[in-house]
Amino acid sequence: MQGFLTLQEGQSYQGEASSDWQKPVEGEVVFFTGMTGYQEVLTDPSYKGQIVVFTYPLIGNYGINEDDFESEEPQVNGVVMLQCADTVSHYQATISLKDYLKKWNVPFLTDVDTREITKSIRSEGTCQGALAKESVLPSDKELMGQIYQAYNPITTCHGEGKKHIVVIDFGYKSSIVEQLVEKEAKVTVIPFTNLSDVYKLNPDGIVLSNGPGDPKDATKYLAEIKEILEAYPSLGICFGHQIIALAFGADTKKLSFGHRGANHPVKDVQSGRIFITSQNHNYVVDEESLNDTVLEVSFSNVNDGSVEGLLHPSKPILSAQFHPEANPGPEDALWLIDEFLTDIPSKKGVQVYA
Ligand SMILES: NC(=O)CC[C@H](N)C(=O)O
Repeated sequence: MQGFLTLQEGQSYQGEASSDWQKPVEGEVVFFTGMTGYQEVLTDPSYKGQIVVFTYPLIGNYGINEDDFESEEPQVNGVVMLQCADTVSHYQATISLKDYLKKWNVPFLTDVDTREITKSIRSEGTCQGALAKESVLPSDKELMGQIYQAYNPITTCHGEGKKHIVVIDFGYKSSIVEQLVEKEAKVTVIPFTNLSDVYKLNPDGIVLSNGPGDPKDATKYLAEIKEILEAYPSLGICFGHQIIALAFGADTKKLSFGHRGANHPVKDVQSGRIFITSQNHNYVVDEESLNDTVLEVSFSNVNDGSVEGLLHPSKPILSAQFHPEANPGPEDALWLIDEFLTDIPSKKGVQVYA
């Protein structure tokens, strides 16, 4: 069956549709450059509502396993690939990628030159797209408020470690919680809509999670978040990093096209050390806007100079635009989670930092 991906400016790409699509499916079209990691990408809630184009030409060859899910179900609206393997070659695979996507009714298009689509996004910028059995233009409606669909409204508890960390959930990746538990933390994940629970739990530290969409979707929570940040040692990851910037009065802006892949070089501004990171974001902190805040840039992106991390000069608040928990991608930045946990003093935050 033929199917099409059509971008907002009218560029249309014909391929093989996963089924007889009755209704067009829309989403923001983004590209991911990693050679592996499709399972983590498809289930990462930060991709909520997006159509993901994989630039690597062969996707799916190691299938889907039970260990690498970032959430319980696929979060993307659609998938575009050049070739999707029918044969699964991995001892842990329980289902093929095609069967997994079909099971969850996620439309996918194959036999498309995904690098051509990527070139178009890189020159015209990220845009909406439609997957349909004919070439149909997407509506120009940008998705908004995806965090409200991505977060878990129920509080959950994980691990039994000594340090108690509250993860504020904007659509968290499981691997953030897994890393914290592995590093001997006890983790309570709370919805970002229940911030007052932080004081009831009175943890040793806070992690602000990743999440989909525009960080300004959380504007009405910023004042309360700033109070929490000033009271507890905190680490912000991706969306959480952007939220820390906004809470302290800085601004965020949308990149022309995002960073999504497993090989993004980041520089530690103080030491000059470079490490390779896993990334997935459309938005960045506007560096100039930091001038009027207390926050300092701790990491910068080697490719485009964008802000990759922030530090508070006197409080234990740090953040990363990249993903220190990796999944998918290199684990070069895992030390940031260690640093966060090590720096947490033994006394509870409120008393120490108020
Ligand atoms: N991975 C994330 O947390 C993404 C943050 C935000 N949604 C962005 O696209 O920039």
